[in-house]
Amino acid sequence: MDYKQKIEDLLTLYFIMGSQNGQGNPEYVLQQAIEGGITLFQFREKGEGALQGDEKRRLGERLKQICKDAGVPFIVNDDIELAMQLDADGVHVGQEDEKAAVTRKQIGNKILGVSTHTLEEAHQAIADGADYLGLGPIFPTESKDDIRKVHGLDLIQAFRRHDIQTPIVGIGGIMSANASDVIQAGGDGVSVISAIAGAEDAKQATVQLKQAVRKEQLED
Ligand SMILES: C=C1C=NC(C(F)(F)F)=NC1=N
Ligand SMILES: [Mg+2]
Repeated sequence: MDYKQKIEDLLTLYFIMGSQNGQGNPEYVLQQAIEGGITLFQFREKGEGALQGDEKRRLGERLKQICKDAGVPFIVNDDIELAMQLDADGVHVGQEDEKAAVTRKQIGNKILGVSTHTLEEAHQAIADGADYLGLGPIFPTESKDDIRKVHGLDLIQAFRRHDIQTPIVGIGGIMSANASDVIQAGGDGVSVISAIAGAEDAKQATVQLKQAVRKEQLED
């Protein structure tokens, strides 16, 4: 899939969800998030009670179709084989996953996102061909079970001060009230799980998040 939009534009409001996030039906929540204006979606089926095998693939197929119908690129977390089966638009990998350089070879020119927590991880990811870096957790988060030191906004600033130009998206505890801080610190966008998947009204939550990010981007 060729992109009319640049990666940093796609990162503006990056929704991440799996069957274990939020109480709603994942397909309905994704549809609401798309109507609310998300710019990128990641299927992250992980943790307690996550779907496996055929069930996971079937949910992935349904969510990908919803994204395709709306022209929102579809990213798969960790599971490269599933990403290739679904012909996803890209993958996101962490430091504990396969080496990003190996993943880059497997996926060709699909989007490659890498989670990074230090400058050397960032430089390695860029050398390995990452299209964007996921930085976090920015704020205390309820979605990630392993409590990693909260890196905060200073890490985004440090990356930019060390002249890292690669698109950066913040993750971890981001909501409407603090989303602009991420952009102000030098992030290209924000990624959220609970702020949308756990909201009473996912569409309204998305609209508010989008407004918060766009307002700050215009001020930069
Ligand atoms: C652990 C993760 C960290 N960052 C990101 C993203 F926001 F996409 F960069 N996704 C993940 N699954
Ligand atoms: Mg991972």
